[in-house]
Amino acid sequence: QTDPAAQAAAAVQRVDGAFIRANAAKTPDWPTIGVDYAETRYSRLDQINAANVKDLGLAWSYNLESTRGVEATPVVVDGIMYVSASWSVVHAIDTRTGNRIWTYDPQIDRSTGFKGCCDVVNRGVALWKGKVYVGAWDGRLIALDAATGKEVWHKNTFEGQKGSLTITGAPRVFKGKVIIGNGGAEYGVRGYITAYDAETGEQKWRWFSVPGDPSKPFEDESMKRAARTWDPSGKWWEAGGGGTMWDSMTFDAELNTMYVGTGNGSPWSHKVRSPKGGDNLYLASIVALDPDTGKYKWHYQETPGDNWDYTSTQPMILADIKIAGKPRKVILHAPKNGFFFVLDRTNGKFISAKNFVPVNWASGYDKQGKPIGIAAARDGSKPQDAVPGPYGAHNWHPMSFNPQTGLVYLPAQNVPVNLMDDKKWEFNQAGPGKPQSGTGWNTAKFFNAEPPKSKPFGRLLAWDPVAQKAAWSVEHVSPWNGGTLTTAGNVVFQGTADGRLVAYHAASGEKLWEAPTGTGVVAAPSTYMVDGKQYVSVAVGWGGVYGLAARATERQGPGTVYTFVVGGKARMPEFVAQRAGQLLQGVKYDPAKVEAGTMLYVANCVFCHGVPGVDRGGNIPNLGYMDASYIENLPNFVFKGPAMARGMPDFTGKLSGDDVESLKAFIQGTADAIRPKP
Ligand SMILES: O=C(O)c1cc(C(=O)O)c2c(n1)C(=O)C(=O)c1cc(C(=O)O)[nH]c1-2
Ligand SMILES: [Ca+2]
Repeated sequence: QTDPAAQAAAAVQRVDGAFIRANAAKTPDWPTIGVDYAETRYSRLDQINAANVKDLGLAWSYNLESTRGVEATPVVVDGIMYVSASWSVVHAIDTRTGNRIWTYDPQIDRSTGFKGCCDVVNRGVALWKGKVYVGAWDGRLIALDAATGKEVWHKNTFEGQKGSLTITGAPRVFKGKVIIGNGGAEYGVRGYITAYDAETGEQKWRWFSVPGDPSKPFEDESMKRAARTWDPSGKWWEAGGGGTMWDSMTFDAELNTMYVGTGNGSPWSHKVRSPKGGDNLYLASIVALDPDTGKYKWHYQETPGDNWDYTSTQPMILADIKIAGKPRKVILHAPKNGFFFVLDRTNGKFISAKNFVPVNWASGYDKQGKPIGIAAARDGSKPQDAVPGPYGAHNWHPMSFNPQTGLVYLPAQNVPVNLMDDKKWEFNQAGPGKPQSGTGWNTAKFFNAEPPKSKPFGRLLAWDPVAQKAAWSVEHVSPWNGGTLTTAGNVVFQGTADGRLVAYHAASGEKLWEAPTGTGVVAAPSTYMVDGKQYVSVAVGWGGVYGLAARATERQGPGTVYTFVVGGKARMPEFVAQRAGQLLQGVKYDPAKVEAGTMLYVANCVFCHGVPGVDRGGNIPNLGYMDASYIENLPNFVFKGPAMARGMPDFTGKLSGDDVESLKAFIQGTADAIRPKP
């Protein structure tokens, strides 16, 4: 009998750079959120494989006691798991039993939820030499004792900076320094990341991603060069500029280089931010830095003159692959802008880019790696769809790379959004009690000025980065699905918005297994060995920006960690069966109308009612959970219906009777598609 707390301490004590690099060879543990410094999310374990994954069953579930979004990948060393939930709460769990070792709640003031754009989420923790690091919503970088969960030190990473800053991302530890950025580019802030000594918390360096006030000395050469790509008449330094680094960081020890993805412009609108144009460095870029000093090495800008919240903070992967017969050290990246990038990570040179979803802002990239822009996409004089929209063709949901298949497993999507210029936008709007619109687009028109015309979808793409095309893909019922994990057992795991964890064959995409999770999954799973057995764990809790926009109130996304093992026999928590039993059942419909119904639903219904069967909770009913009689009577609700008294619009003259039949088909069809199979 070992004491789990003592075991936790001993396990994490061993985690340093040598440990993380050694682990990457066989991956028995999952010591960093992306499993290795390259963040491949590829496990070399194959005890669970394409042949036996169908026999996975629940080993245990663990209640995270949260109702908001859960985005963290569990990290595990020697069978001890560390995972964060909403409001930056950290849990240490003994994976042998599923029992709690400790929890740490940084006591975030719940009234500050509005400060971030995208839900009070946290993408995970970092481990290093006996400590667990979490970036808290309120800006504290906190070092915890791995054995007890007691605070060892904390630093206020927001000190000296202005604006509505929040931390949602996971810290990374490279060479004994903990590195953390933050969010806020929807609210007029200046992006930066800071490195602290992992042992003491002493600040080591800070790198800004956009220049400050040009009348003051620039922090370094990189800022001086960047300032030349901004038009001072836009006074970007007063509006903030943006470029927040709220998620992805990787490290190549051999090249002694770290890479960080930078965020969108603040405000979003390029012509408001920089009226005479300019690329606006280093927005929407991959930037290479010296991890010892924070000194800029090179950058590649994926979206020059960002205009649509096209962050490049999406998770990147470092891979060694053969292109045209030659081994290359590359970065694989699929940012919000809809193009899949392959870059040379030794020097930042562009290798290739190809759109992985439909896009309407650029027709491609030239040989130098410059986008061939489509001018109409920058015309904001009338409402038009941004494709991809600001939710991104791919958001923070991690992708994975399997060197056996050579494929990247990428959660792709389209969330249609219609935008136009905001004529009233002013950079000096911000002030106490006056939150600034950081978009510069007319947000009143954001959702419903004109119904968006682009098609919504959620899709698992198996992308070949050499051929730059999909090898296979799987359509989901909704956008906003979970991150992926891939293994040497030839399996890809992904959770879905409609509340399942699914396993696919890595080479063919054939579905091999699924389990209901009772709430939408947005995070990525991890896998590890304990006492000779391989486990797969995923932290679930519907949320993030899509969950937030579609449903404005506290939703039922019971935060839970599920752990699966071959032959597992534990019982699912009660709410899983409850949810399945409440799904809409029995409405007769014409399957040929589902497609038309999808478009009508997105244009007219989704931003109040959510995706049927997906995001339950809130004040407005999710139509995928109604009694069948309501949906059968849909025309009576849509045309001068009783809910008009509660604020529902009247669709008379806007929708036809046939349209309502299509809506019924979509609603019941979606509920049927996601009902857990016995
Ligand atoms: O510009 C920013 O600073 C910033 C921060 C964040 C964040 O910290 O979560 C998101 C975004 N932008 C963003 O554009 C976005 O789509 C997004 C989604 C999510 C999420 O957790 O679901 N966060 C963020
Ligand atoms: Ca953003």
